[in-house]
Amino acid sequence: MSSTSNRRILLVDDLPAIHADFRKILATPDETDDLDALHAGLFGEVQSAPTEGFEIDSAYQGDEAAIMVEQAYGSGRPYALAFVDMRMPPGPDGLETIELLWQRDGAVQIVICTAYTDHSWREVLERLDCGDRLLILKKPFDSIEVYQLANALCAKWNVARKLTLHLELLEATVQERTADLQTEVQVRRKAETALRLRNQAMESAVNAIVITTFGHQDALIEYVNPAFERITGYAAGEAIGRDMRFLQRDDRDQVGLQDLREALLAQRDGHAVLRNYRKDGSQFWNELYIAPVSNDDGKVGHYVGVMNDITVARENQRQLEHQANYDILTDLPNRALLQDRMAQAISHAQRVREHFAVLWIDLDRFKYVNDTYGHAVGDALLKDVSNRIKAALRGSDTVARVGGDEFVAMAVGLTSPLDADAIGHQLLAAISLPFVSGDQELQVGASIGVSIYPEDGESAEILLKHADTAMYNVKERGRNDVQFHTLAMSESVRQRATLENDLRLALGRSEFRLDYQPKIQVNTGRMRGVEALLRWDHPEHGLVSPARFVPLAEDTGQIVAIGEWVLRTACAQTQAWHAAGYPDLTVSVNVSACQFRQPELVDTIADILAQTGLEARYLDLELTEGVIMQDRDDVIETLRSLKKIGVTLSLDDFGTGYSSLSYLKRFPIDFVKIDQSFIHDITTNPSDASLTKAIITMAHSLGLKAIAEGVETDGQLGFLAKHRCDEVQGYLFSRPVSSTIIDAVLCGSFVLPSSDLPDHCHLHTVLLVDDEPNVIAGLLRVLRHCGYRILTAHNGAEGLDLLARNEVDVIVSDQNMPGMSGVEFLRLAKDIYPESVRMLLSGNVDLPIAIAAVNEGAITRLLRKSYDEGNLGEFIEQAILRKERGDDSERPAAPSRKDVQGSVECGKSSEESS
Ligand SMILES: Nc1nc2c(ncn2[C@@H]2O[C@@H]3COP(=O)(O)O[C@H]4[C@@H](O)[C@H](n5cnc6c(=O)[nH]c(N)nc65)O[C@@H]4COP(=O)(O)O[C@H]3[C@H]2O)c(=O)[nH]1
Repeated sequence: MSSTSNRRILLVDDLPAIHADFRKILATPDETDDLDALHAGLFGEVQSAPTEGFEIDSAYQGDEAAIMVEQAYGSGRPYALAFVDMRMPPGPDGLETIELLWQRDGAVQIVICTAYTDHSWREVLERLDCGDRLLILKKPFDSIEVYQLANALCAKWNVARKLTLHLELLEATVQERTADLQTEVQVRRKAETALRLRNQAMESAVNAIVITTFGHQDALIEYVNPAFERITGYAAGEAIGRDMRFLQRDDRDQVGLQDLREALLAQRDGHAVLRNYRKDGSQFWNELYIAPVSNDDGKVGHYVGVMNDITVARENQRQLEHQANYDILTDLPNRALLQDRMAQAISHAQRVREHFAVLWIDLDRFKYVNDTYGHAVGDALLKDVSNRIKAALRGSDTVARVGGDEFVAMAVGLTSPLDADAIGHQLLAAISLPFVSGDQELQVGASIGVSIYPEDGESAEILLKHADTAMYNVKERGRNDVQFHTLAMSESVRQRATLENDLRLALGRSEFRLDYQPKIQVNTGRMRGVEALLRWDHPEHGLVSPARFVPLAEDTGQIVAIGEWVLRTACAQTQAWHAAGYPDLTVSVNVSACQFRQPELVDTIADILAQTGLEARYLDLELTEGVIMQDRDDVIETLRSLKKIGVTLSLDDFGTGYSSLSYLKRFPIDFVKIDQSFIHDITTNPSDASLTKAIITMAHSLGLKAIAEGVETDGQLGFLAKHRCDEVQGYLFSRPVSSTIIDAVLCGSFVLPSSDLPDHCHLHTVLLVDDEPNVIAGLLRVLRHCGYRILTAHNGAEGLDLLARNEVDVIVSDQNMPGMSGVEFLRLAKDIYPESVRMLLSGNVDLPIAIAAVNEGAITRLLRKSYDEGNLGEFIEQAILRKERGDDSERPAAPSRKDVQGSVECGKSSEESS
């Protein structure tokens, strides 16, 4: 029997003898024979003495038994079986006892011991739902039967107990597993809920969400949410499988796209605002954020895009910006935008050197209209006025509303600042036109103050202030007028107006005449032709300069009639000279831009030539760069037509505009006239000198002839001749003179001043410059027999003049001369004639100055005044030889100061030189 087996038995009977019997019977079967003895010995003394095999307790009443069963159950050692007597007076009978026992321990098995055959209690037992917990033992007992019964019931109890324990264990395991499963289910449910939430969020998001594949070429759509469908108009089925770019059109060069491409390339987030199109073709602004989505292997497999239709937001933004910059009533720019535009106009005008005008317009009588007819009429009038101002200006101009009845107009690109006056009067005329409101006809005027950039200020603020002040002046003077901020400007405006009027009458009154300026061929010194220059003999002001009235005539268009008169007169005069026996003479006539634009120009010229009888080749038309450089097909066409009729063409004032010589190849030009502003300083300004040389060289390389105008000195002429300029024109020969004087020149009774044209001999030329005549005399003596052509000058200015007219190989200059020092003179000589050899002669060299001049290459050799006669000739000869070899670097070893008295070879370090 296992030690864990339960073999506890409770005997419940009111008779102690029965207890003894049971104890005896339940002893081990082998000892059954001794049962009686054993029973006798023990009976009544030890009620609960252990019986081997069974553990037996005794109770003599039902309630006592109930207590014992309860205790045993509570201690964890319950009874397996109880033998219960049926009648146990005075306590509960057997059935009641059974009920009591089962109330304490439902598992205890009961054997009822009874001697009665009356089975009326069976019903009670059935009520108790006994199952197999109850057995009936009929008295008198058979010992073996009782023992076996006890044994079997204990074994059954133990099996049942084991089963129960096993079941409990099983139940615990099941419970544990169930708990685990419940946790797992909960976690999974949570995840599912989160996923469902995310899906719902994507589905119900306001922003469109797109998931695409990620590839080098394509971004194929795999998912779109309902917001995508709503924004684009494409159903999911229509979008899925297509490339994301299908929302774009031909404008695939949008700025934002580049950012996205870069983001995709780098596999990072990106953002762009794109112009996209809905299914119905309408455009929308798509603010798109894209982000890479990695696969489990960490590689980017997808991209998620969040799109937002910001069309409305952008439009709102635009409207806000518009409201910040525009006046609500008139939709004109407000003061803030005006100032912005003015700042732009200032930087543009600075760059292209032009003027612009600021016109401050204040309406006269507006307050009266507003007060009398009400604000609605006042507002309508303001709108009307703003439209009229706009219409009176050019598209590039700006008009702004800066106050209740105040406007500012900015007129840009003015040829002359005075044009602002005409603009102001145009505005006055437009504003003062009647304004109809219902059956009322109203009229307002304006006071306009004008300031000009840059004359009246270089900032928007100052220009506005000055225009405002000028407007107040107009108000004080009686309104409805235009006034400039600068009084002088107002005065010029008045004068200009008068002049304009007079000019209109001048042609009819024969106040014009032509003067002619000779044009001289440099290689022959002969007058090849003349330039016709217009003169206006004003009855009051006397001779008015063409520089003053020609632009005015151009502005008013009168130049067309005047120009025709010039052409006719010049051609007739030249034809007269031809007839008088000077058949080669040519005449140049200026043609203005306005004239050139006339479609009938070519025909007019052909007619004039035909009518005057002058052969076309003797007429030369001078056109400025501004006319020619427009590079428009019609310009080139007109030039070709003119060439076709046989006239020659000159490009006037060359160098002052923006044209380049190489650009000239496109035009059928014959002559380039170098502007006199370059000629003026040609002998003293290195950049003018090199520019002039370049123009001549390039003109020749293009097969054109170069003419220099404004030649006033022999020096200028010499320079031009030396550099092979073809023709010259200027006061050196003659001012523009009347045709009578030209007659006299032609017939030889008047001789043009002879020019000192250069001697093109091949002797090497040495220029000696010293203010001391005896030093010059000494040098001449030394060089007398060397075979040089020797030029002498007493100062730097004379030296430069001679240099301009002569090809000089070697310059020997004193340092201490009045006006210009030797170093200063040689520095200029170096800049203009870098090929010359330059020697400085000084008794008392100022070393720092001389060293600086040596280092910068202005001086090639430094000579002491105590020169050795023989050596000076030798130095010059060596220098000429090196120059002819073009060998600057390989100079012969420099004679030391000791070797050659007073001579220092330059090109060495300053220490050596000194
Ligand atoms: N300082 C100086 N000036 C010299 C010298 N040699 C000539 N000039 C002046 O230089 C100007 C040369 O004419 P432009 O460049 O065509 O410039 C001309 C031309 O653009 C215009 N012009 C003259 N006559 C006519 C004409 O009949 N029609 C047109 N459209 N314009 C004309 O008026 C401008 C001025 O004419 P002018 O006052 O006659 O001024 C002339 C002439 O008198 C000189 O050695 N030194």
